[in-house]
Amino acid sequence: MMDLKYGASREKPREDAAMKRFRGHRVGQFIHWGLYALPAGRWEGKDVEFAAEFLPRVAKIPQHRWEALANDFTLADFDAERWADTAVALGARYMTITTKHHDGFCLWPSAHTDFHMGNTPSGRDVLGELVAAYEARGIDVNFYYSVLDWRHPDWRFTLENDADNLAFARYLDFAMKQLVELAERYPSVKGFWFDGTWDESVKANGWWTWEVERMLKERIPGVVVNSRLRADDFGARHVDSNGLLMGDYESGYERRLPEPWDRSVAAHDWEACMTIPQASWGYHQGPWAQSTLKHPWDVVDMIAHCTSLGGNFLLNFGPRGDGSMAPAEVEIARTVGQWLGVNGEAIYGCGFAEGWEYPGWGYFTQDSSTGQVFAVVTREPASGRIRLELPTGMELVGLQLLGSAGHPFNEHPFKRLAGSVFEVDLGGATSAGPLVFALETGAITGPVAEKE
Ligand SMILES: C[C@@H]1N[C@@H](c2nc3ccccc3[nH]2)[C@H](O)[C@@H]1O
Repeated sequence: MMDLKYGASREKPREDAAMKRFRGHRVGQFIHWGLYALPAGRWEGKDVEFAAEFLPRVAKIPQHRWEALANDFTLADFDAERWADTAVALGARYMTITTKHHDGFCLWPSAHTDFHMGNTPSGRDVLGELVAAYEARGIDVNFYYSVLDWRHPDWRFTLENDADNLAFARYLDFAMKQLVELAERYPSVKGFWFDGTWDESVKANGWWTWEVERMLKERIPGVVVNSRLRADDFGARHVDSNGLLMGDYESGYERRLPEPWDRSVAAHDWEACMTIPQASWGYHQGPWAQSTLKHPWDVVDMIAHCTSLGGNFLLNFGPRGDGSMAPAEVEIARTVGQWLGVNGEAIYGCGFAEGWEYPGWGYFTQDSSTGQVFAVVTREPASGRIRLELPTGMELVGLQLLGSAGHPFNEHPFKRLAGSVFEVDLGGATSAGPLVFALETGAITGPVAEKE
């Protein structure tokens, strides 16, 4: 093991109450909102693909024209209560909001820049309103902060000379001041989600990333920080040069989940973040985005996939320029939330089911407190029958379709194929969306007929 000054601060996952709470949430609402929601992927009458929050870069918009958008950021239809209601409808237990994205615009009245909410027509403290509304509903708030800042004069992608080093040192000082400001203004925040840390300039300053994590945890005990912030003494990111995870959970899964399903992922805490359109985080009004919205059952599959490997799933919403949520995204939230309302006991507080193999037709999840195992069937076989392979030595005693107490299905016969392998005919099981069964199991106590 190398002796690292700025490496991982622990070898094992955190087991304190704040981390257990974050781990048990399983479902979060990501929100990307800023000036980019105004053009919404369209500039000078042309749709620009792959460019909602990336529009100023892709469309090469002059800085002064981008900054002028602040004058149109009136928040005419922004209502933090309505946003929080969407999180409740989704069944989200936490929310992560972009306090400052790559363009440098701040959703709070920062004392360290002029590019913030205070210099917009309404002057409203968006972060303050959101923290109040979400916490009133018992939903934890986390802050996304982009270290990458396209606007700040001292930002550098690389450090070529002393002048660059001096400038970037000024930038890191500015960013640290903003992070102290966020921690002081909003001390109830439960986590920080860092982004924009892949450039050489940041990787050469692992000490700063270590200092940021230390400062936040000193000011907000229990606060949760993602691995994406961190670089070590040698510029290694997420995982230090000794192979240990930095930060409190792995956050490299951006618009992707662990594929193929791999039990090794369950060794540490992690989170996947996902867009509802194919690739747009900020609201994009064009057909490129709006014709690619995910189906609610795809979202349910992703939630169960993450839970089955001990990870959280952070589903992104891109509110429109006036502050209203996009109706199509709200509808998806409602449908997923209704499914969670019936089947959430297989997700919330659940994780990897030790000893259960990946079944192919969905996922096994296990309640971390009770040990109850669930089967989440997201890809029903054409035969209508699923093969249930239990850990060796166990047998299936019964199964209960969630949300259907007393339903005839629950007396449904199933058959042993061999040893700990059973087959369940799903016929007669009805549910809105993927089926979930609570499995009643026991140890095989006597000889069993081996049929296959
Ligand atoms: C969570 C996501 N991370 C940002 C991002 N910036 C990128 C720059 C290069 C490649 C991928 C990126 N993703 C996206 O804008 C979104 O905020």
